[in-house]
Amino acid sequence: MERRKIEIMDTTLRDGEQTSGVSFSVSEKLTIVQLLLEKLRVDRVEVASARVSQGEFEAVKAITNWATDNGYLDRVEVLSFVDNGVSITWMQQAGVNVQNLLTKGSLNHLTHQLRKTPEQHFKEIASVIEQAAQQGIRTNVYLEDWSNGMRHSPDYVSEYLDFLILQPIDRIMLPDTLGVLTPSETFAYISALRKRYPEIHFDFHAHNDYDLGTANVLEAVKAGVNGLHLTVNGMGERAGNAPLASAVAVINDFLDDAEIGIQESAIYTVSKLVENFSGVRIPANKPIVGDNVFTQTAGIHADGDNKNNLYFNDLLPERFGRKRKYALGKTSGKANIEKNLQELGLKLNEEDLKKVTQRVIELGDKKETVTMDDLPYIISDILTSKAHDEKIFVESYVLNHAKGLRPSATIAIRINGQLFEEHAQGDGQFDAFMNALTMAYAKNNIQLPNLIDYNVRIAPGSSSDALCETTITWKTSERTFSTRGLDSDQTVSAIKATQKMLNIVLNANIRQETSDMRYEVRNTRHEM
Ligand SMILES: CC(C)C(=O)C(=O)O
Repeated sequence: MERRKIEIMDTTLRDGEQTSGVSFSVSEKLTIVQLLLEKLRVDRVEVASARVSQGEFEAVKAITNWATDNGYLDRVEVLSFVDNGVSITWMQQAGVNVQNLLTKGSLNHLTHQLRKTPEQHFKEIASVIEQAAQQGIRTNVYLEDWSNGMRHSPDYVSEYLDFLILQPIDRIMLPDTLGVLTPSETFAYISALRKRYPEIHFDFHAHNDYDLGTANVLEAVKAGVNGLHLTVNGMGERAGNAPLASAVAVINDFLDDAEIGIQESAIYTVSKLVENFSGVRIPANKPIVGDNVFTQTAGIHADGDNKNNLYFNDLLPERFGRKRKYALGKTSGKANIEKNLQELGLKLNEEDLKKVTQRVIELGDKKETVTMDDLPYIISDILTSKAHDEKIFVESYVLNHAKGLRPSATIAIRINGQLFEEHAQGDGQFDAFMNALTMAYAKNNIQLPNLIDYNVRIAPGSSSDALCETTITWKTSERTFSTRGLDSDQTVSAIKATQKMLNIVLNANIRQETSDMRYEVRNTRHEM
């Protein structure tokens, strides 16, 4: 089947920049344009509105200079206005070759905003198109509020289109300015225009107010539009525009007769770049580009992936430069853990795997997910805590940290079955905890080792809810050794490391006592 080429016009730098609070710098705009055209391979880019500001002028100039040197100038477009040629002068000075002329696509807007008759409006439009042509600037025409125009003033839309098709223009753009269309209306309105004007290039511009942007884009292509306006991450006025990533995926996966030239593998890089430059975070559940969308959380899904790919769908993360992840948390189960271990190149025996799974579930109960990067820490924590059985156990503690007061700790600790409760202050919560501990040990005539180093790490790239690994180095008169604790709370991880130390020291003392006893027995024997 022959495929229809659908042009993708990216308007992240024009409509996308109309996202509340967003303003791209000159160099950010240039970098985004370069990525859009060279890596993502969109067909055209709309980079600004004419006349907006001096900064905008400089950005457009930088872009047109680069585009001229690299053969992209005819693919760089600017939104312009019916303003007696002021926009045209601005664009000409900025080196722009293509204007997207904003006109009225509904009688309501024309009458109440411009307060003009259709005849007056059409006359001014014809004049702007002509002036532009004289300056070598080509024209696409936008019919603002077209969707409401189709609903409430279809005769005006027809009259206007009958006029427009006689003008020397390249494309007509049909916007759903307020994002009010349903998919079936989109299909019906565009099909009707397609039938009436079979030769005209129509673009469709969806807004996402009802979250129907992608669905409407799909219907618009089915109904025969030639091009789509999209934005990276769905940025744009109010609820934004149809997001480029989703639109590309639905066209590629659901329409056999349509073809687009977008490099899917560049989508994620461009999304992240725009996220960084705009400061607008991509929601974690945003299709294709959100952090969580290729992460299987339920163990049953990971298990199914191992069994004949039961949970397969066409949206493979690799298409978009991403990877499938298996979350670790209370619902993850053994299959998820095994998938992560495979990825890390680790293998555990059944018993250790069970322990790690149990620990992940416990941690998952405290914090939502544990990442793959946390896993080596958890494993080493579990494997090292096997080394000794715990005769000393910190049963409970209260740590206090309040502004203007010295930190304090109250602890209840079981030493060889006997419970000691102590309260102490310190320079920090952990220091207070250690002071209370020292008091309990003094009652048992045991000296604690000296703390000589204290190191806290979180897994690389984690956020503030990450697991903390605290490694403490201790020194006794005989030796230096380190213990490690792991928890989502930093002080708790230090306390866990300390409890391990207490048991190691106790075991060493027991071994020492046993060997002293043996020595005495041997000596006695000798004496005998
Ligand atoms: C500027 C116009 C074309 C617009 O973004 C819209 O109508 O949605």
